[in-house]
Amino acid sequence: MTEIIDGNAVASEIRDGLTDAIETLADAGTRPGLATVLMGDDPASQTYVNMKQRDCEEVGIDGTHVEIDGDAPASELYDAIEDLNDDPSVHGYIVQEPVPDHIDYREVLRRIDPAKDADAFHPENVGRLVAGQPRFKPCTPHGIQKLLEAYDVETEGADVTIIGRSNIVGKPMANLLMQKADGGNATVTVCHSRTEDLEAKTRTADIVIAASGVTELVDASMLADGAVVIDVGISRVDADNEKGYELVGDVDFESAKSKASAITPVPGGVGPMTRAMLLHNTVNAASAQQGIDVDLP
Ligand SMILES: NC(=O)C1=CN([C@@H]2O[C@H](COP(=O)(O)OP(=O)(O)OC[C@H]3O[C@@H](n4cnc5c(N)ncnc54)[C@H](OP(=O)(O)O)[C@@H]3O)[C@@H](O)[C@H]2O)C=CC1
Ligand SMILES: Nc1nc(=O)c2c([nH]1)NC[C@@H]1CN(c3ccc(C(=O)N[C@@H](CCC(=O)O)C(=O)O)cc3)C=[N+]21
Repeated sequence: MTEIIDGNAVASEIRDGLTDAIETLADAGTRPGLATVLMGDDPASQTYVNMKQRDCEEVGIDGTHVEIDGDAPASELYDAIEDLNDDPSVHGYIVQEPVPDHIDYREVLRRIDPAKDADAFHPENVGRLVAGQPRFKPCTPHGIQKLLEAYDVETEGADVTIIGRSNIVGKPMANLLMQKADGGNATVTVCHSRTEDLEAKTRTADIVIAASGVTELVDASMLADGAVVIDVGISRVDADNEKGYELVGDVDFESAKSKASAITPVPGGVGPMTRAMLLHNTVNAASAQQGIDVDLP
């Protein structure tokens, strides 16, 4: 039997685990605050940001949202970042990707106060992660670690193939899995668009993590029997339904399911975990900034 990994359920457990910590902070006079910054009007980003704000409400985090016109100069975004850095009621925030073409995202990240960097994308936090001393873990890879743990998938000694080397998913995922730490100790192969023989790299893997943005790139023919398959990809594909689109992952689910021992669906797999770990980082940031110890899930 192939196990369907339920990201909504594990994310809900994480949110439950956070409410205790949030209460402890509230008792000490601090309500954790998360801000989302969105520049431009990318429809998928709008959806994610709305969902993140709803999550905040559910667990008792103070959510605020900053919207900046897509045509505004970079200075407007920089000013908003400075305000958030200076605002003691905001403990964590993120600047949603993608930003408009005239904005240099790397410069944006450098301006974020590393102590409030809920995505863990600031160079200082990236460096700390690589050095094995993370302050925050990036949300998507951290969420995947939690999913593997929840389903008793052993990473120690496992051969893991990651498809994708982006700064937000592939690279930090590789780093977490190779660390000499719980949830790590794996042997990691990172593939990308120049990889010569992708199938040869996936077919020998105990765990395949697909984060390419190429719809249904991975099918059963590329998998070992009993592989664990984690589908990070989320693409909107035109569809004849109410929304006008459906979400499609990087994995051909029905095909891969025939070989996999466990597999994440899209939606309902990695996506909800990304959002849960953003709340986690926000509570962690609030706790550090206020000097109040809390137990985190
Ligand atoms: N579920 C969630 O929470 C999240 C989902 N996502 C989704 O995950 C996907 C990836 O996102 P992101 O990392 O930001 O994307 P990027 O576009 O930044 O990176 C994609 C990576 O995949 C590689 N790639 C592209 N095509 C192929 C191919 N045919 N074979 C092998 N490798 C390939 C690229 O290689 P190269 O470097 O050579 O260009 C690149 O490294 C997207 O669908 C995105 O929407 C993203 C973040 C969170
Ligand atoms: N600075 C920054 N940080 C990010 O973490 C970040 C980003 N930019 N840009 C875009 C990607 C993508 N991402 C997702 C988050 C949640 C879902 C999610 O909740 N998905 C649900 C459904 C979503 C829906 O219904 O549309 C699911 O898969 O079940 C998906 C994708 C975060 N990202």
